[in-house]
Amino acid sequence: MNCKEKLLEVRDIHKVYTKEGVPTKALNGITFDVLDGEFLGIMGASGSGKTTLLNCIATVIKPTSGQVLLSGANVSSFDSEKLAEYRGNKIGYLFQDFALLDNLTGRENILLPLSIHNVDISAAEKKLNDIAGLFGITDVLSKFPAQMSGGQKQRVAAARSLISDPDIILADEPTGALDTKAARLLMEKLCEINHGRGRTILMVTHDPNAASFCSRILFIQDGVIFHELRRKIPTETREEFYARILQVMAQMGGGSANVL
Ligand SMILES: Nc1ncnc2c1ncn2[C@@H]1O[C@H](COP(=O)(O)OP(=O)(O)OP(=O)(O)O)[C@@H](O)[C@H]1O
Repeated sequence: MNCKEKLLEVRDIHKVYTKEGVPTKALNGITFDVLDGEFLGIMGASGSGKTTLLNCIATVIKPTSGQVLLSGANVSSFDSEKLAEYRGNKIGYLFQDFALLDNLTGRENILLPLSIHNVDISAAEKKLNDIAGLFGITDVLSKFPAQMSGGQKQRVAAARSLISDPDIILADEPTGALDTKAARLLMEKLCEINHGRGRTILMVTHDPNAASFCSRILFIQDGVIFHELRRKIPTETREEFYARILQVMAQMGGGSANVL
């Protein structure tokens, strides 16, 4: 991995949800940077604010205060054209539930972001074949999601998140619906696109196995950053990093050890 400069800057983000007049503080002043080429994990117990944070970055919701900057540009100042460019081309999403369209094949699902943006599909075919090879999904490109395993669906979704060459991939619990073997395969592939291809990934997870593939992890508790862990590359093995993740989770009072 060759980390260079700040790609994403999250500056003092606060988010208060108000429902029927009752305020809930979801984020209470979160500040961090994601460096270009980094694989950053965000961990925390249920309700700690992880999805809220990712949604603020993705501009799905507006923070109550604070800023998100991509390559120095404040996303809250974007006009509708720039916002569409940001959402469509600058960030790629990977969701827990795959979010594939059932009536489209794997190939059509992957190419969908390009179709929406009127990109010449024939020029994208080469890229699609390359990404499909990397994710081991060449065989399922002509299948519909109902004909795929959970792991295959998620790797198709991962390929879709990459097809527009986004600056950063935002992954929300990408292994949450997968069994141990499929989760591991997905994480190995994400690691490969991070290490081998310099892709920047920001991943929310509560799974210490998935998190052990990251180069750095921020732990959130009650809407603030509670702790940071950095994997000592190249000396620290993933198993050793996993053990340190479990220690922090134990300090935070949550999480049971899963099988590596
Ligand atoms: N739309 C909403 N309206 C009101 N409160 C909300 C809303 N969305 C989230 N919250 C509250 O904000 C807090 C943070 O929620 P969030 O979903 O960001 O946590 P999380 O860490 O992603 O949890 P999980 O791991 O369970 O997905 C929680 O107390 C939650 O109940």
